[in-house]
Amino acid sequence: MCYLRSCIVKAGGTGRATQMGKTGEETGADGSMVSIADYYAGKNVLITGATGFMGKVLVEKLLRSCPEVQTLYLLVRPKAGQSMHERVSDMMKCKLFDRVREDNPDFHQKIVPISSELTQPALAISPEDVERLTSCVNIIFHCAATIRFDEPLKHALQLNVMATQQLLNLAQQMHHLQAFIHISTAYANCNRRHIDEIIYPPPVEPKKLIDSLEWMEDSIVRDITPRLIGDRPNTYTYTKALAECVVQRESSKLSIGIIRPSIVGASWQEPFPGWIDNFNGPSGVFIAAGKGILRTMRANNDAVADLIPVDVVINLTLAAGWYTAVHRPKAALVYNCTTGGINPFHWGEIEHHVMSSFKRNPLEQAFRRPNANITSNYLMNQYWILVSHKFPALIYDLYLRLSGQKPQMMRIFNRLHKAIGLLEYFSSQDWEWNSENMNMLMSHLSPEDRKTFNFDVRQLNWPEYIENYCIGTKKYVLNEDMSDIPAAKQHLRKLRNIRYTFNTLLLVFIWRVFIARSQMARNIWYFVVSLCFKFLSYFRASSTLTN
Ligand SMILES: CCCCC/C=C\C/C=C\CCCCCCCC(=O)SCCNC(=O)CCNC(=O)[C@H](O)C(C)(C)COP(=O)(O)OP(=O)(O)OC[C@H]1O[C@@H](n2cnc3c(N)ncnc32)[C@H](O)[C@@H]1OP(=O)(O)O
Ligand SMILES: NC(=O)C1=CN([C@@H]2O[C@H](COP(=O)(O)OP(=O)(O)OC[C@H]3O[C@@H](n4cnc5c(N)ncnc54)[C@H](OP(=O)(O)O)[C@@H]3O)[C@@H](O)[C@H]2O)C=CC1
Repeated sequence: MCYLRSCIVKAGGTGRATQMGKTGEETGADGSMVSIADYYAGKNVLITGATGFMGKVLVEKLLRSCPEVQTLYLLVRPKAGQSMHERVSDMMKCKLFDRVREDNPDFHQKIVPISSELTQPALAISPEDVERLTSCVNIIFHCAATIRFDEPLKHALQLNVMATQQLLNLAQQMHHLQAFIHISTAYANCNRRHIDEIIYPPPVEPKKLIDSLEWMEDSIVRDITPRLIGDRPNTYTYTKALAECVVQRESSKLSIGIIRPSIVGASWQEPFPGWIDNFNGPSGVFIAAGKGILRTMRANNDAVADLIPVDVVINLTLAAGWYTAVHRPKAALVYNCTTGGINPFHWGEIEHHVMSSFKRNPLEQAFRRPNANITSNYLMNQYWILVSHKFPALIYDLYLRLSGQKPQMMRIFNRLHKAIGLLEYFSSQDWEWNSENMNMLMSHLSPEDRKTFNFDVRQLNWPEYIENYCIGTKKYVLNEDMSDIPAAKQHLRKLRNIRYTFNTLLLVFIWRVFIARSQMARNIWYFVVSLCFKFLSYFRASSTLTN
């Protein structure tokens, strides 16, 4: 088998003119530090979560910018009636891989899917696959996780903590492992305002929690979850904090790097601007606003919107993998991967740019003209939910019922309210992250690597990024065609006319009701009308005189 052969030939080596330095540093033949691409040349890389948003971008970037990488082993499970092979083959057909495909049409030969269900004992990897992996893997990127905010605690614990522990156990059996890179989140410690690049004491001893939840009924776990997560907003951030602690405990045995991205958004530059494939985080909010469904949301205009483009996170991740393997730091290094402290942008500015971008590049079949506003005032938000969400939904559902269709708008709004209710915690306050390790890493890169693996967010132009992000949601999440923009604009004009007509009719109706009931209203009405006539006749007289 070609992978087995490649494992034997390349295990532990780089396949290039590199050698291990005295301190474990990999150096070129001339003694200089190897570049990132040279480091990955000939390496066998294990990736979890490769079918996810960030995993895909990681696989793509490795194949494109480190073309001599040996093999990428992807731990994948079958899902939704598709085998793991079908899933990986579908993934490689996606537009994200167009540039790699152009450079190397045979790139799929470097990808080896390994069947694995991370919530199962020993990750459900077959003994043969364990043998294969332990004999040749050089570096691990652990991206898999459940990122749902409403995940039941037991499942979040199983996947985010226990699977991480099992992967670390597997890593320790690997004969040629040089680095273990764990993807965490900048919000793992969101119960703090200032977050350093350290691992904070866990909210609870992970093993004790795992042992005690094991025998508990799901309903009991559900009842005690709020008490357990304490001042964290959800099971996701709670279990990611526990996972960091589990990872740190292995740092005497493995060389470890922990990446903490904030809110990961569409790509900034690579492989092309605006690539995004899901509704997570702000993407779903942008789409709902672009479709004219979302009109109001609780967020603080002046709070920093700590968005970070996915390609920046992946470039930093690959650079951290290189640094960890080459320098073998004694303790796990944490990289807060954020923008707020370096190039801040605020939710109020995001709102403005998202709205104007969707006006220039409207989404198809919008429900209403895009016009969303954010407010930090709870009552104001509730008022707008009633007036701009629930009332129009009621009217539209009534229209659907009358025309013999199934009402659906109220159901959509209920789901939207659940989703934004879970996100508001993150958009209503701001945090301060220390990003010294990100700067330190940048200073270690050669000028060439700084360009190829760019994670310098000082260069990020936010308005341009948000424009590409919104276009990305249209093209890659909703699969809409840019050539349909004139029709979408026409649809918005139609919606505007409907709104004007509706507002005028409503005004006339209210006024008629009012006039019929009040002498004072009638007097005001006659006064206003006579004033208008006087103004008109004055205007006509003065224009006749001038001519
Ligand atoms: C224009 C004004 C803009 C101003 C911007 C203001 C604020 C920005 C908003 C948010 C910023 C905060 C982001 C915080 C991120 C924190 C950083 C992290 O650590 S990242 C991890 C991020 N994780 C998530 O984002 C996951 C959140 N999602 C969930 O937990 C769940 O999906 C859910 C929201 C609870 C919904 O669960 P449910 O079971 O009801 O549904 P499904 O997940 O099965 O999805 C059903 C359906 O809906 C689509 N979907 C999912 N999420 C959204 C969404 N946010 N908006 C719209 N639609 C969404 C999903 O794709 C499914 O579609 P389909 O049925 O077609 O497959
Ligand atoms: N997205 C974001 O904004 C942020 C993400 N992060 C972190 O980045 C990492 C990647 O996130 P992202 O790519 O957005 O997440 P996705 O939800 O897009 O991807 C999750 C990945 O994990 C895999 N996975 C989930 N459950 C299992 C399982 N039981 N067995 C095997 N594989 C499984 C999924 O596989 P499958 O396709 O089979 O479901 C998928 O490949 C996570 O660790 C997350 O915590 C951190 C900060 C922000």
